[in-house]
Amino acid sequence: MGYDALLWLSFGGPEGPDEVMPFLENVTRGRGVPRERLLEVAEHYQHFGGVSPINRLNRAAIAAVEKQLAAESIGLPVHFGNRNWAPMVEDTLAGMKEAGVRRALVFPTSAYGGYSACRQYDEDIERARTAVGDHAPELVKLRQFFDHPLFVAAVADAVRAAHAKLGDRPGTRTVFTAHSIPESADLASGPPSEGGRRYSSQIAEAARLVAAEAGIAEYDVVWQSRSGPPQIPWLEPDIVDHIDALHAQGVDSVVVSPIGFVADHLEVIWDLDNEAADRAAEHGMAFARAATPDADPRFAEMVVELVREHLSDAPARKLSPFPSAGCTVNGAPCAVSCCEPPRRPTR
Ligand SMILES: CC1=C(CCC(=O)O)c2cc3nc(cc4[nH]c(cc5[nH]c(cc1n2)c(C)c5CCC(=O)O)c(CCC(=O)O)c4C)C(CCC(=O)O)=C3C
Ligand SMILES: [Fe+2]
Repeated sequence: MGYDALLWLSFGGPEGPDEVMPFLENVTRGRGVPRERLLEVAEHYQHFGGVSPINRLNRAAIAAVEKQLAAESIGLPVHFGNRNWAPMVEDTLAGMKEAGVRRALVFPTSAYGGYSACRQYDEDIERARTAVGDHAPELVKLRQFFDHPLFVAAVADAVRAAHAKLGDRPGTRTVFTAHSIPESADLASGPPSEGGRRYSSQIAEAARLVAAEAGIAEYDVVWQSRSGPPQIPWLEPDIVDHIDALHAQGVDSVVVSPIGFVADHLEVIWDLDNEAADRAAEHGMAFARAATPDADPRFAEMVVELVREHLSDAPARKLSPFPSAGCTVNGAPCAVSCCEPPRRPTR
């Protein structure tokens, strides 16, 4: 049996000031994020009129993918659904069922493994199918793409472009960042047989591949946007602290590539373009932030190539020796106990 549609599954974000708190409550429901952190993050959104760019960017990326599908004569309609904000994936899936979709591929807007980056999208798939009930479309999630040559090429070109913006200044340090997660979540990422840390290992591997492609010998991998209470260890160092450390080492110029994200959503435009950029400016350091890959035509090409792996057994192109993961049916985990949901603090 073939496929009738492609479901673009993303995180969601508010599109007006009144949507910010309800959105944040959806994101953090039952997750033990302190109230003060929520209010602080709400303020970041209010700097942009309460509008995250994420939905607009997803719609633009979907338009590019629709064009690419048409160019390759693949007749799959694309549907858009989110975990945390309208269009909610439950509603999207109900509409897909109405439209007669029986089996769809799912593209999650995250390249990596781990609970937040992969398994939570499986939970979304499961929840949406349960909400839709009888005859819910079967959903087959596309694999993780952190080591896909088109992803790596797009990020590498963005890193090169950021260096060029600084006049290819010698001594510029390249710093890759990804969303921090609790140490415990990183240890639990991937199947237990692999010993965990799939998330941070894949980030490290993607950084290595991009640096190699961009001809960069010296680079760092750091983390951003942590939200947990301070007594719980998260992946470190934080990008802003790292800029202090680089300054202390005498580095006076830095390129930051948010390799952990596919789009310039709020954590990129606030945490990097404001907080990290401001700290670099305080130290008198030159700073450029590399673009995320979603607007690069190769990103849409990659999505369609991932689709073709299912439609026509196109070869799974990947640059790392890491096992290909994330491709499961109806929200099943990748493997037994892979990326178990974290145990949340009870309050
Ligand atoms: C690994 C990862 C990705 C990358 C994979 C992927 O892209 O899916 C990601 C993406 C995103 N995270 C986003 C927003 C938020 N994440 C939060 C909280 C958290 N993220 C976490 C991890 C990740 N997050 C974690 C471990 C938490 C703690 C709470 C919990 O365990 O769930 C919070 C709560 C407030 C705060 O504490 O910051 C917000 C508002 C947005 C949308 C931004 C916009 O609106 O433009 C996007 C794309
Ligand atoms: Fe997040």
